[in-house]
Amino acid sequence: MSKLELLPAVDVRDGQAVRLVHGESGTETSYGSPLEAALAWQRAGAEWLHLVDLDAAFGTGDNRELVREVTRAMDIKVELSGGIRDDASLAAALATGCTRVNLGTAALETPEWVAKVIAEHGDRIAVGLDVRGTTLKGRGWTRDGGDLYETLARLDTEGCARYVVTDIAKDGTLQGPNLELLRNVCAATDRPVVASGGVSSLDDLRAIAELVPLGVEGSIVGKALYAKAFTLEEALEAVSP
Ligand SMILES: O=C(O)c1ccccc1NCC(=O)[C@H](O)[C@H](O)COP(=O)(O)O
Repeated sequence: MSKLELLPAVDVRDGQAVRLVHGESGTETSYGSPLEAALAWQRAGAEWLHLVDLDAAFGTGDNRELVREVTRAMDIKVELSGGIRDDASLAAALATGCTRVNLGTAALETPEWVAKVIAEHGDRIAVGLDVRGTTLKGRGWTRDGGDLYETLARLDTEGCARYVVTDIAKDGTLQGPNLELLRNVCAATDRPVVASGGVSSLDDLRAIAELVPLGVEGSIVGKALYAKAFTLEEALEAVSP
């Protein structure tokens, strides 16, 4: 069986690595230097880093220089997320040398542009499907953006390479992933799915790893690592086949 990829998360707000609850601005817990956090995950054996510019996502500025510094310091693959919505922000993100970017709001608000950049950049573009129930959320997860399955069908037709699926109700809560949502999305698309939000234990990761045959390729892990529910080394061991 293929192994589940793990993507430890570094979410950046105002220059600090933070975790939010339900992705809500104002719920930050700070964990210090984003570069130190990213280097720690790399030293622990991560093959991927999930790096989010929360200020860019919320429209409260950006951490573009810092994100570039962190990405350039990594020897591992980097997925960049947060506020990538137009040619300038996409060019800046891709120029960091990241492996791929994650588009969220743009996929809801400017679908023609997203179809164009998918055609241009192929699997360097993933789309984040961030949902409450089956309603997609954009603009830092604050604004309704349509139906999950209608949007998924459209993006499939446009050739989207992969989806990062977050149940916002679970994100940053340590309440476990929404396995039913992941199963439903996998049933609706033949593209790989990266799970995000809610991982709390090694058993959660093992449960997500059971969905690899259905199309789940990876899992983002944030809060659980910062809260020391387990180490990244333990997590990597738990999901190795
Ligand atoms: O990714 C975004 O663009 C984003 C926008 C607004 C709020 C949060 C956002 N991302 C959060 C993440 O990607 C988390 O790092 C990830 O879901 C980890 O969740 P958890 O394991 O529950 O801490």
